[in-house]
Amino acid sequence: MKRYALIVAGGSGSRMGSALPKQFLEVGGIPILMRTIDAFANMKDVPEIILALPENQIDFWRELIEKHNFQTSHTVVKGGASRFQSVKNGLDKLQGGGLVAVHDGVRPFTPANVLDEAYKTAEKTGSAVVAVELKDSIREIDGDGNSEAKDRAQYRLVQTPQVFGLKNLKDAYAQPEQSRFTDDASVFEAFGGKITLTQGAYENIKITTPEDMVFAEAFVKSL
Ligand SMILES: Nc1ccn([C@@H]2O[C@H](COP(=O)(O)OP(=O)(O)OP(=O)(O)O)[C@@H](O)[C@H]2O)c(=O)n1
Ligand SMILES: C[C@](O)(CO)[C@H](O)COP(=O)(O)O
Repeated sequence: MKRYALIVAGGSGSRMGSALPKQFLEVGGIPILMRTIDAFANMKDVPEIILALPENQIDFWRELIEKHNFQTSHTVVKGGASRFQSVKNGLDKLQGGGLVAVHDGVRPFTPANVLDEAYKTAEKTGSAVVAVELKDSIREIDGDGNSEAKDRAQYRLVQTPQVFGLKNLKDAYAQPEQSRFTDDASVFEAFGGKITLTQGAYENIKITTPEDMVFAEAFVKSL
């Protein structure tokens, strides 16, 4: 079955607060976004890669490609005002059937076996959403400052990639955007789709705040 990887890097990185958008920050001398793209390009069954970037960053991305002699084939599309809009813009460029993995451009360390398992599961069940068990305890809070312990065994931390049948995901993304859509699974589910979870990895972090860069550098050094 035809495989696509839609990598979304259209965000502003406000929580990172760096002058350079976080997807372009280097870890071990290589921009995060190149690491993310190459995680898919290094798979045995290489997907067709589509990258959503803010329009005003596309020329800079081309300069980085030259500077780093980055050879991995991919198609660039314009990002949108929200993650939902960036995914939608990417999906609009894709036609026909197959599977599409939507992945955050700032998750550069997704292991190959996690990617492979996600595509294989989605081929069987129609969806695969990568997730990990919680390591910490959790509490539910209410608006009055009260909190209550919850059973962490009943929760998962959701990562990307999130893989779906292309036609079904395009249909799901045709619905109006809602503020509760934090990922593709929530969009798919709101459209009536059933979610299958697959095993993620603790190193599959989303680089979001400055301390994530410290982990990222240390992780790369450990390889
Ligand atoms: N308009 C947007 C917003 C987010 N994303 C992407 O969605 C992923 C997860 O988002 P997040 O980590 O929140 O990135 P930012 O939105 O850039 O960060 P922040 O929320 O701190 O501004 C990132 O790869 C980001 O580039 C996107 O493609 N288009
Ligand atoms: C898609 C995601 O990475 C799954 O964990 C997450 O929901 C993105 O959230 P953000 O608010 O855009 O950081």
